Amino acid sequence: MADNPLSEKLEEQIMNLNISNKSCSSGIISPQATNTDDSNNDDIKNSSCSKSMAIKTKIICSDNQKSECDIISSKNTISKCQEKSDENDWEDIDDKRDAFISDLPDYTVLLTNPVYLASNVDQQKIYYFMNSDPVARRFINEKSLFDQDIWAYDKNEIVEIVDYKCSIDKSFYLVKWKNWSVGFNTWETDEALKFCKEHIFEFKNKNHFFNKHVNIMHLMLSRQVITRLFDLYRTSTGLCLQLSTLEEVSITSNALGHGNKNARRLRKMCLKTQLALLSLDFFRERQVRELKDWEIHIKIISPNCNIKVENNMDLEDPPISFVYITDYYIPEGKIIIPDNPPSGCLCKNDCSFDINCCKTLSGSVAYDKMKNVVVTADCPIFECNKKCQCSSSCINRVVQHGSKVKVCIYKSTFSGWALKTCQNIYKGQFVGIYVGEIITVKEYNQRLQNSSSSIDYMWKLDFNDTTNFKYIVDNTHYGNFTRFINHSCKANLSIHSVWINCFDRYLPYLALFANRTIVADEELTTDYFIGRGKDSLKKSGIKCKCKMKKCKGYYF
Ligand SMILES: C[S@@+](CC[C@H](N)C(=O)[O-])C[C@H]1O[C@@H](n2cnc3c(N)ncnc32)[C@H](O)[C@@H]1O
Repeated sequence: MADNPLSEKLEEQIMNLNISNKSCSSGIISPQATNTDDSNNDDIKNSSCSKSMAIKTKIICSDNQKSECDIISSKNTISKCQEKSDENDWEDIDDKRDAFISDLPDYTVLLTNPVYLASNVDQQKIYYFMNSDPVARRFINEKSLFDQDIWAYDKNEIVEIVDYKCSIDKSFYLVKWKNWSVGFNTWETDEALKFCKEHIFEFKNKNHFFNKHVNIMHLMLSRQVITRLFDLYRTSTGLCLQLSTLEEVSITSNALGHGNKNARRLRKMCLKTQLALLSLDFFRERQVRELKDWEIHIKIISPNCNIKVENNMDLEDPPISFVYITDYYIPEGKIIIPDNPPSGCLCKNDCSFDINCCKTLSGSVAYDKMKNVVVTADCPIFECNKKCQCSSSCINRVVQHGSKVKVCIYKSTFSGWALKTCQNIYKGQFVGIYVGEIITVKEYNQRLQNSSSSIDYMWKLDFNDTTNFKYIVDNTHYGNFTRFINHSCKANLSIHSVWINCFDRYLPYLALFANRTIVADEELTTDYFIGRGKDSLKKSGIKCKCKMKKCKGYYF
């Protein structure tokens, strides 16, 4: 690295950068912050034409944790006209670039957040290079190599356009994607959004057009690029990215204009891939941190559970507008959930042998000695309650002790977030209960009407009587890990109705038990519409992606 004058100069700059970075109180920014208007780029353009020798270092750490650092120094720097030179004129640019590089320590540069967030010096150097080198900047802005051969996005994938920028001669729109958190808004070209004119129209109607500048790292990652690279570098345990060093990046960059047309095209492709991988690495690191934070948050909320969080499918963050809760119902409005059982058993010890025990209330004994359920789902289960004389280890206390199974909330291939087990599960073993808000039928209809909750996340408490029920569990906004369980036409979990301290017949807990042996790593599934015939499902028509041999085709 020492032989490379570019590297040496960059090292020098990075050292400056690290020194100034120390005074920055916040090294972490929110994902939104990386999306935000990078108006300091104006400084580059403005100051690039000035002859000032001064070095200005500006560090801003605002409340929302946005941190930025500009090192602006200008001497005889590139003029704007360089950015505007003909797109295919690589040789011309190369000359200008060489001249520019020879003046490296004194040029105008803007360092944006990724440099500070980069986890190692190599990453920092490359981000620095990408941000400072006019050819690299222009190259990234081109965005043609990944975009040209395919597509345009489907308008239904988009929630809205949230920002606009014009760079060189191209327009870029910042897109909020359906099911992707705002941290993964990406900048997309006009062409890529050609079928999404309504969204652009809507945005233009709502907004004045400010010509904003974006963080250059963001431009590397259109959604299509993310998906492609993710597919290429996915392993069973995550992403394994082959990152380039600064030397490799600068060698490719230096050679851009050399050779025949095909060689130049290949090099462009190679540079674009190198830079995109680096960007992906940066965003992946940030996402993994977010997922870990959520996992820790869940651990704090329910310390007795063992829940992992994993997304090896894409860059989506933990679900937003969802609050993780423990194994309780949250009664909505005036609903009161009784917590005072009228009576309890008089059994001694663990209720194994007593015949006048709560466990016999439903006619059959629900659990075996290993505490696995042995009755079918249409049999009500009455567990021993707080008025019972038996010990807490009594065999008729299972659901009330909460879930003990190690599970993982993960991003599935076809059906969004899903739940899998990290251990083998015995037939009949308790897995968890559906928790959430308890709402009335009236509220249920209202929520459906105004789309504030989704029917797929609402469970009617209609035990053995689908016409006469009062309450619904809604886990659209509040819930535990069971909220991520997908439907399967051959589900491995059954839903049992269990009463513990509340004897209201309309308010059982919906407890999930394994209906067969389930091996570690298998997805855990329930049948959302058990008992409904194939024909009635077809009529309502939401396509099932469970991939079971006997899939009914629809699950709703
Ligand atoms: C209770 S949620 C399960 C968690 C959900 N996958 C998520 O990402 O939040 C139900 C939703 O999951 C998806 N889903 C579940 N099972 C499915 C299946 N068999 N086929 C297709 N989509 C399914 C549907 O989008 C449905 O609206």
